[in-house]
Amino acid sequence: MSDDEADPELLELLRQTLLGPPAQRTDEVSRNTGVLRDAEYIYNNSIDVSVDMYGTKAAAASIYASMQERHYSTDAWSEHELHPKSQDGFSELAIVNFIFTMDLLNFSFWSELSEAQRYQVEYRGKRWTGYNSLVACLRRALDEGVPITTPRYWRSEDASYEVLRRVFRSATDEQIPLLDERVAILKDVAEVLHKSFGDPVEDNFGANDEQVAMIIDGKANGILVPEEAAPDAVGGGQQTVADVKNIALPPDDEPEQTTGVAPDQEEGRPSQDADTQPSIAPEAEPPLPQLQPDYSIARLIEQADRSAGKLVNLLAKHFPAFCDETRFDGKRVRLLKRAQILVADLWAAFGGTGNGEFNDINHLTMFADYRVPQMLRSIGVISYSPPLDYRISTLQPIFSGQSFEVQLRGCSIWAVELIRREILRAHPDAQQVNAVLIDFFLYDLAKEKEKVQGGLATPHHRTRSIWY
Ligand SMILES: Nc1nc2c(c(CN[C@H]3C=C[C@H](O)[C@@H]3O)cn2[C@@H]2O[C@H](COP(=O)(O)O)[C@@H](O)[C@H]2O)c(=O)[nH]1
Repeated sequence: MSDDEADPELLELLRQTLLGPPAQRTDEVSRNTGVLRDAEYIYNNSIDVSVDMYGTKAAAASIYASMQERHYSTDAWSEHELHPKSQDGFSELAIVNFIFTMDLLNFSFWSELSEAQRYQVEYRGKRWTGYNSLVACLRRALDEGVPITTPRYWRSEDASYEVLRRVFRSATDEQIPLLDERVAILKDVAEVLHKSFGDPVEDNFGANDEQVAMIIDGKANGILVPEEAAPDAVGGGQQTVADVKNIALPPDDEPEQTTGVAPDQEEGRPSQDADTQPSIAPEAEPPLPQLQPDYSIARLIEQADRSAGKLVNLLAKHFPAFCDETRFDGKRVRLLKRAQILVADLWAAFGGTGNGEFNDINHLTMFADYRVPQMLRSIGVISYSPPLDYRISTLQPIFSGQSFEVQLRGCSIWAVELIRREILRAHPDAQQVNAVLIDFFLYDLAKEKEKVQGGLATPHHRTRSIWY
């Protein structure tokens, strides 16, 4: 060993001193989600859902041919009219925070009402339904000056139930399903992001540089009151510059102005509504400081060391709202639908670079929702037992965690894996075809069929759930 090479034994001793002996490094998060293993277990033990081998082979051939014909790729993600993109003025941080917010709430949009009566969102002169209604709500809120994609905002008193209800307001009499659950999820997740991934300096709601310097140097008398002194103040226990300087915040019933923040400014986008900043008479207090960018989600992504599997496991570990697991035949099984689609959306939005760069993206599986299983059934890939077929075709509810539901979700994940394997068997050079791309393709195909023929041959299963 040459003089300038580090002594491996010394390195190991240093590592053990800093991190503890290997056995104690239990906080290491695995890169393996276990979802595909559990999907195969569910498939091998299912009696109400089966995967048809001929249907799978035929589907693989037609999906691959169609993908080739359309040059289908992750570019489709940014071609979606409402998905945030840099050309719309979104910074990379703004896109990261938007995708996290979107996939945190990306569940349960189905309705028993007609197209005209179901929950729908008015935005940019159009009516948006389903998943698109959620994206429209977030875009509309940002346009209206509500920083709905900033976790620090979710914790603040500005984000009252009334303000959030308005964010998700409907253009029809039907409101968004599970609104209370969505509000609770935002509040709970914001606390975890603040405690585990937040930064006290960022969380001072935008003091100026000299005040930030005082905070860092610990001379912040009156700028940031320690938690114990103001347990219930805005910002979860720390008073902000606004509180200390008693700058009156407009009452809650004017949600658009309460933060005095142009949402785009909070995340570095050029302000589109600078003229809506509250006008302050010269003798009055200066306007509310701009909400500091919120890097808590970016820090969470950084911890995953560019591993998709690790990021999915981090999401499930830190946030109950992402921990999509259940029991089947006495065994705990992981499906992790929204955690996986969040990582997939980051990968697609950034084209596999920056915050979307993952060295194991192919580890992700299909996202077990209610739309893609319906599509798989309609193209003959999966089929149902008579009791399950009757339940679905008569639009009866199937409950979260019920065996029918777990079989539908697990077998759909496994079916997409078999389609992926068949495509690679027939086209060994098609390395870019992974479960994510097949899933996105099947979802988009389902939406196209819905537009053209008013829906798919068989209905989707009715489970009202925060998991998908
Ligand atoms: N498996 C899977 N499930 C997906 C999506 C998407 C949208 N992904 C975008 C990203 C790339 C694609 O190109 C899409 O533009 C939403 N969903 C789920 O569907 C349900 C909503 O259905 P509907 O009510 O009909 O809109 C709900 O559970 C929602 O979570 C997907 O891609 N895969």
